[in-house]
Amino acid sequence: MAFEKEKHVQVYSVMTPSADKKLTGLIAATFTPFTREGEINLLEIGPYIDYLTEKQGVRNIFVNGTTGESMSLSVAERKILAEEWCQKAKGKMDQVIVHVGCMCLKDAQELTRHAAQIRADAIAVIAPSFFKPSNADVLKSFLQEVASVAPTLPFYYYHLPALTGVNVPARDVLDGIEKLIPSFRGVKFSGSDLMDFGRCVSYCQPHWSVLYGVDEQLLAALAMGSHGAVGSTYNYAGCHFNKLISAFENGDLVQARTIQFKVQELLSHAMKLGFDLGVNKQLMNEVSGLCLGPPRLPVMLCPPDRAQSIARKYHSIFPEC
Ligand SMILES: CC(=O)N[C@@H]([C@@H](O)[C@H](O)[C@H](O)CO)[C@@H](O)CC(=O)C(=O)O
Repeated sequence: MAFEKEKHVQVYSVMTPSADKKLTGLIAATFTPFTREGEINLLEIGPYIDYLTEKQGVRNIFVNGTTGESMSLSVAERKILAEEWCQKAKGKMDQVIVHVGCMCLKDAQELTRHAAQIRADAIAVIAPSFFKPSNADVLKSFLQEVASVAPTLPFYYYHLPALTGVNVPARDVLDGIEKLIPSFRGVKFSGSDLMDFGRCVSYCQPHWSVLYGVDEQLLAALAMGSHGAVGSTYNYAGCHFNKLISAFENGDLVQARTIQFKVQELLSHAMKLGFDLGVNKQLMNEVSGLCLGPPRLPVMLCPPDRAQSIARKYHSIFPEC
């Protein structure tokens, strides 16, 4: 058994540039910068990365995910964006994870090959959600086919049942997954079923990461053993979540809860006003001062007064940072 483990680590360490880096800590699920006319705006990516590292203390990004409106982007746009994120992140970010999930297997494979070419640190794949996999085995076959075109690129399964409508427990996806995908490195778990989450953590292999994706209840996931967190609010509240994680690690649950409750207060205020991706993006514009532009239809542009009200709430709850 020990030998098997050692052999595995050895293979792993020669596979990719970042192979020995276990993914931990905060990972910002980035918004996609658009111009006012709705075209992708590469010029904002460099300043965005500087903002995350310098102002939020965030050193990992998850690009072209849900927050990045990947499903509303063309394959060509996703490639250009992924390349720019990887290039501008060099020397500044620890890891760039490129989401390559698509409705079409061939598109997902094309994006996977491209992610390997541009030396992304890892890829993530969400379940297709128009024609849905009917069970865990079908889902795993889909993931395997995607991973097979870049067999040494670290691979994460992206679990988001509320949006995909694919209600296969993430734990069932993990069963036997490394036999199908030797580059498998973990799960980005964006669901609220903490029992399923806990079962993923307890089954987790030493070189995997189980990452939580519901920012408003991160503390519960940390208690359950989460290795890190991927989310949208780490774009503008990463500095506070970093304090939450430190407090948790130092055993200061009172402080960790205080911060988590403040985030919950902010998000419940936002939810009362109608919190969607358009609002979230505009809130990021307001808080960061970056110009990430509008979202793309069908996500609607947020009325400025709504985002400003949420930004005021943000500053009243978090007067510092
Ligand atoms: C459904 C959704 O967008 N969830 C967000 C959360 O960060 C979410 O915005 C946050 O918890 C506020 O509800 C992330 O899990 C999504 C994400 O990581 C991504 O953009 O791929």
